[in-house]
Amino acid sequence: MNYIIIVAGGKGMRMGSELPKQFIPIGGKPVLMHTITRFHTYDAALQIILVLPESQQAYWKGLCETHNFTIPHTIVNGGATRFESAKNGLSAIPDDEEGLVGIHDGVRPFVSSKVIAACFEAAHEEFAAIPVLPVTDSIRYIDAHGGGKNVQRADYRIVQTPQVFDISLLKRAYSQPYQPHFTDDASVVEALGCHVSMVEGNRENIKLTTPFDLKVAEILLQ
Ligand SMILES: Nc1ccn([C@@H]2O[C@H](COP(=O)(O)OP(=O)(O)OP(=O)(O)O)[C@@H](O)[C@H]2O)c(=O)n1
Ligand SMILES: C[C@](O)(CO)[C@H](O)COP(=O)(O)O
Repeated sequence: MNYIIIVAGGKGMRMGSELPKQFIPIGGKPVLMHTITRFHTYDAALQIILVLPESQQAYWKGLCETHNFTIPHTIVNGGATRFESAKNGLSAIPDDEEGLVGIHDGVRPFVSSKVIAACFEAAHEEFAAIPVLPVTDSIRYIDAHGGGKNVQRADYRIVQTPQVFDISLLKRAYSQPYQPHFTDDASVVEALGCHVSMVEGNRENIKLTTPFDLKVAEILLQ
């Protein structure tokens, strides 16, 4: 069986909104409903696990009733870090389960079906796959003294989600102790020494991080 874990356990400090950013309405509907719908539209058989802080779960259930949102999903408690939230989501999958599991940021509501499909297909072949984009601006390395130096942007990629893995591989990866450089799931899997394959992401698949991103989101929905 295949799963998608949607992590929405963060604090949204950079958004600075009283309403947690995953609940902010865009196009009249909470961000999280757009995100979940993308995966259900891709494959209605995909098992959806939603990671939310315990304190927000009653509010979310109320929103689902208000919006008549009926896509089936299992709710799991969030953790103090994204690593912990992802690990909690994984614990909802039986240890002997075979198949693939994706981890997706709840606040990336514009991932395309094409990218979801490409990630699952590549992970089926290579055990681990993530969507990436080329860098379009110039990039500078900043040294310890604040000095800057141009680096070759062709050497870098911007990383998105969903990041999709063989279930037993990801469970093994998440049994490692947390390290501060674990900024995504690929970094956790690479710490095992495993290769992570890359597929092309979609440019609209932005992470709603600051109030500016909400303005972009409304435009993308037009
Ligand atoms: N303890 C955490 C931290 C983050 N996330 C999730 O990871 C995704 C990417 O994180 P980000 O956008 O940085 O969210 P926040 O950590 O909430 O934002 P900030 O750093 O501004 O507080 C989000 O869907 C967020 O809810 C999570 O599930 N649990
Ligand atoms: C997982 C991620 O969205 C990939 O780009 C990103 O690493 C999340 O980082 P954040 O520190 O939670 O913003």
